Amino acid sequence: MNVMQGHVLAERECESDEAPVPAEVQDAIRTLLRWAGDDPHREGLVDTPSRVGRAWREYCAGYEEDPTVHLHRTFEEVAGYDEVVLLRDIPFQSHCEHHLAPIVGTASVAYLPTDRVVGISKLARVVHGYARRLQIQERLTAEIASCIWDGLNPQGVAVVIKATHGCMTGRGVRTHGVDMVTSKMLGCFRDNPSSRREVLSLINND
Ligand SMILES: Nc1nc2c(ncn2[C@@H]2O[C@H](COP(=O)(O)OP(=O)(O)OP(=O)(O)O)[C@@H](O)[C@H]2O)c(=O)[nH]1
Ligand SMILES: [Zn+2]
Repeated sequence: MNVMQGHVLAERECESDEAPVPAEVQDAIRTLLRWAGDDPHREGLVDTPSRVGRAWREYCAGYEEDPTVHLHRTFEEVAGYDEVVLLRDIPFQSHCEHHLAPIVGTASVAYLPTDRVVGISKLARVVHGYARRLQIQERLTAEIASCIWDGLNPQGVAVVIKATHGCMTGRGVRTHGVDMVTSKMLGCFRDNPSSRREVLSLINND
């Protein structure tokens, strides 16, 4: 990088609220670019190490939060409502811990309240809090379910995730159009077959 380019980069980073990407992270990305066969100093790639660093801070922002805090503010259940609350098909993006490839899909999160309900956006915040980490889909599903179980003390929790894995489409087996489907049921949705059927039918929009 020449002096001018360094100056422009420094100015941009000062204008931004984000912390600068550490030099060792940028060096690692330059090494990857070189190893992939390109020249990290050509014009189009000069800013790529800091961009990639910022992008990965965003992809992995979940490590900087505790998703359980989203469930701290609850409301007394509205009198007369004692049925399932479902947020269906929340779009999310995560990255697989094996290849760092994108996992893109939707999560449906349902619970049967005991006495408290939570603002509905908070269920999506919990999903993103765990998705923005390096994951396998099974753990992502289980972490969301146990967060809601512990945070809301509901009668039941159901989480169903459908996602495609970049490591199966862009590389390796190169198989497109396949969804991985995982579910985690707790409480009445695990123990009571009719409650389980009911919540699955709501989630699948049967
Ligand atoms: N169970 C599960 N497997 C995943 C997930 N994401 C990626 N994988 C799989 O993790 C496995 C890693 O297998 P390895 O044999 O160690 O890695 P690999 O040689 O790159 O495997 P291929 O993808 O088959 O080329 C692969 O089968 C991936 O498809 C996930 O969320 N859950
Ligand atoms: Zn993978």
